[in-house]
Amino acid sequence: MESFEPVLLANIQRPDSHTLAVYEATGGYQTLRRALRELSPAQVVDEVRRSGLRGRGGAGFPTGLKWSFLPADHPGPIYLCVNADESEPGTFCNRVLMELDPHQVLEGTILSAYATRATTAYIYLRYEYPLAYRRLQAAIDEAYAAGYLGRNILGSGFSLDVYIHRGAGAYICGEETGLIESIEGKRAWPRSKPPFPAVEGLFRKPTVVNNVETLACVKHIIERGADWFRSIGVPPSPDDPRDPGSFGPKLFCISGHVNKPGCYEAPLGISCRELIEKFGGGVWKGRRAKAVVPGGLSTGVLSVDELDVPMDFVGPVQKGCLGLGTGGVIVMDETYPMIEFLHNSCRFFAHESCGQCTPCREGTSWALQIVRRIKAGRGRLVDLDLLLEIADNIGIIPGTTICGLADGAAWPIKTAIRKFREELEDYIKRTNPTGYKTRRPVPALDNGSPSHKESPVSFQG
Ligand SMILES: NC(=O)c1ccc[n+]([C@@H]2O[C@H](COP(=O)([O-])OP(=O)(O)OC[C@H]3O[C@@H](n4cnc5c(N)ncnc54)[C@H](O)[C@@H]3O)[C@@H](O)[C@H]2O)c1
Ligand SMILES: Cc1cc2nc3c(=O)[nH]c(=O)nc-3n(C[C@H](O)[C@H](O)[C@H](O)COP(=O)(O)O)c2cc1C
Ligand code: SF4
Repeated sequence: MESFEPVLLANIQRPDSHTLAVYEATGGYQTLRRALRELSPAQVVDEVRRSGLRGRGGAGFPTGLKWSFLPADHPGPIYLCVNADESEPGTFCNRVLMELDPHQVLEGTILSAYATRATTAYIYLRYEYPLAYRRLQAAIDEAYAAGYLGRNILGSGFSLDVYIHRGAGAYICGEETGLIESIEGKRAWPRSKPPFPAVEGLFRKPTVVNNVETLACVKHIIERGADWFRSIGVPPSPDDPRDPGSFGPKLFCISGHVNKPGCYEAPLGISCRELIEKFGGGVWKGRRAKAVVPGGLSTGVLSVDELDVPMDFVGPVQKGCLGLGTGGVIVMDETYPMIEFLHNSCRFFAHESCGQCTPCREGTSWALQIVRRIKAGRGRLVDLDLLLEIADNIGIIPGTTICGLADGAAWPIKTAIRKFREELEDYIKRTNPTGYKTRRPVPALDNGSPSHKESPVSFQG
């Protein structure tokens, strides 16, 4: 860690880092120039595959492998979708890249399109990022004018058009098949997989969907080589034959109760504690941490005893979390009530469920109703088991839903209850001293919604 030099954020401190002039002055687009001259698309795919790069959008799927699923003999067109929807709570690393170094993102995008034989790329951009929109569009215009985009790029015979598609303001638009539906002009309802987009995606054609940070990494892999990339991070675990390793630099966003919230770059495998102390400046007001979300809200929580976990694709899973996710670290200090965490999380996912699958639609809304009731001082101890039962039965992992939003809703519930049960039980007992022991059903709170008023729940107990 001592000798680590930022790669993805290397240029962001320079004045006007978002402009083509500054990007070119630091060697920008030289990698593209060389690759188009010296490497075939297959060689670019091979280098990315050898690097061990895993998707930075949250799931950590190996990028080169995903590209190799594209049908080799397809007549085209093949599409590249750049996932810049970035709606995971606690995550803003794509934003930093797009606002401060948009040409780095574009160079990675053009190289990836060349590798995958895509001739059109859509950047699906979170609507709430207006500065990123302006900077990216300006960068695209500059790249066209300089011959890095458009027909016959740099005389290579390769052509690519890039369009920005501004998002529709919903979390589900970032799920790759929801994103594809949204670009097609429809409601962002995720599709059942398989087929995965690599086989049948946008306009039913083979499509690669990759996160902004993944594509930025591609630029550096082609520039410095797969071996350089593999020299950063964590090699495969000898105990787990399914672990391909966690290589390369990663952007971590640190927010919540820390002294220096921000987006920082570190090698994969750095401990969560080091991130909070070294980069985040420690927990604010000299307090201790109580709970930390390691990789965006959907990954769940770590307890304060688990902060030495390595932040790679394996570490948070070994602590019961969904995964490394986006690397969005949210710190909650020792005074923060976990009922608030549960309530905020359940409210978010109930609001964002697209409603297609019954277990997700109903499960997220029941969970919210139960947590609201607990928070209002009408909780029962058995409610915690009821919440766990809901959480254990929604999602792709238990096999009951179309997409992973429900898994993301489940993990904060599971980890908060399993790791902070005593605190939550104390809360229930303190706020409902006469009713906490009952096992009898109690009415949901009236949430004021018309449908709730029309069909009151008649639990008489
Ligand atoms: N970046 C954000 O703002 C954000 C927001 C919400 C969730 N997430 C993350 O999203 C993650 C879940 O993503 P997901 O549901 O897309 O995960 P996933 O595992 O289903 O897919 C990951 C990627 O691998 C590809 N893939 C997987 N198996 C494949 C196969 N057999 N053939 C071809 N391609 C295959 C998928 O097409 C996809 O591109 C969560 O872990 C969460 O961390 C990120
Ligand atoms: C509900 C939901 C929302 C998602 N939102 C995003 C997102 O905003 N950005 C993103 O890159 N990936 C998001 N993903 C993951 C994508 O579906 C997909 O895995 C990713 O874009 C693939 O890129 P990568 O391989 O480069 O990580 C989301 C997944 C789910 C289930
Ligand atoms: S799991 Fe939830 S968000 Fe995903 S498709 Fe089903 S209802 Fe929609």
